[in-house]
Amino acid sequence: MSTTETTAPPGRADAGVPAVAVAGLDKTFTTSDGLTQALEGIDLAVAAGEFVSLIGPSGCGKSTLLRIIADLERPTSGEVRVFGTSAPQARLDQAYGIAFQQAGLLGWRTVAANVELPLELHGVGRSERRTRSAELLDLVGLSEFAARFPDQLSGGMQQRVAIARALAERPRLLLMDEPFGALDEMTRERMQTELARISAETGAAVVFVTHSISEAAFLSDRVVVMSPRPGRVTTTVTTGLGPVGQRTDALREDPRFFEAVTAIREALHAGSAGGSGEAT
Ligand SMILES: Nc1ncnc2c1ncn2[C@@H]1O[C@H](COP(=O)(O)OP(=O)(O)OP(=O)(O)O)[C@@H](O)[C@H]1O
Repeated sequence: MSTTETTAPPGRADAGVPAVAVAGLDKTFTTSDGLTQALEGIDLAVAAGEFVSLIGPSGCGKSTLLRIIADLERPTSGEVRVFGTSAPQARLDQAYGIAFQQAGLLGWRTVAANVELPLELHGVGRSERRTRSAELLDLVGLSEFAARFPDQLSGGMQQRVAIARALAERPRLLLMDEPFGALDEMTRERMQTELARISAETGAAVVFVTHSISEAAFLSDRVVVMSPRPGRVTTTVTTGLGPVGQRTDALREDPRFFEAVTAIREALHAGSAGGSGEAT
């Protein structure tokens, strides 16, 4: 059964150091038009191995929060820890892999060479790279396509390559910003099922930005609902749908899934009431 809380709970007590710990985070952008406060007072803890989605109205700061965790933006104030280290240190340690809406593959490199790129950049030898890319392409079901080029693959297959590349260095954390946003609904559902399996197999924690209520419900242990800008955490919905590895297509017909979808939808509407952002 899904439950809602009005504040983000701490990481599971037995899980040790959280994958992500954000405390009192604010972000204000300075532009030629003045100041834009994107995030206000964000507290968020993601346990090791936990799957957490961020959902909220357009412009509420979901991507900004993800980019701050990834050290691609600096917070204005507040603290971010990734497995107990600072965000810049976690970036140096390659503690996380990233996947965005656009797969961002290099068109002149084969699928295998794209997956191997992070390993190559970090000096991993050729035979180890080959072994690892073969393992990863097997994991994402693309072994037969290792020698193809990205433009010979469908959008869903390209995203699978991007996920394989993000996993190349065995990160314990995956940061994903609408990775399936550009895919058709059928492909998107297939990719969600694949990602549930992959995240269970790798044991990586995932922070996942999405606009889709059903996607958030299907994949997540917890869904963090944000208010219109400046983004604050208004509610956290615990989906209560069991281990992510057991989320198969049958779950989409399960009353517990509909309950989680309803809980997220209600939290989004409650959080957006009176706000200025568009409803998601
Ligand atoms: N580099 C930047 N400079 C100035 N303002 C920015 C910058 N990046 C984001 N913003 C502003 O911060 C706010 C939050 O943007 P962000 O992209 O994080 O929202 P989002 O919730 O991910 O939106 P969407 O759901 O539409 O992708 C927006 O008002 C945006 O215009």
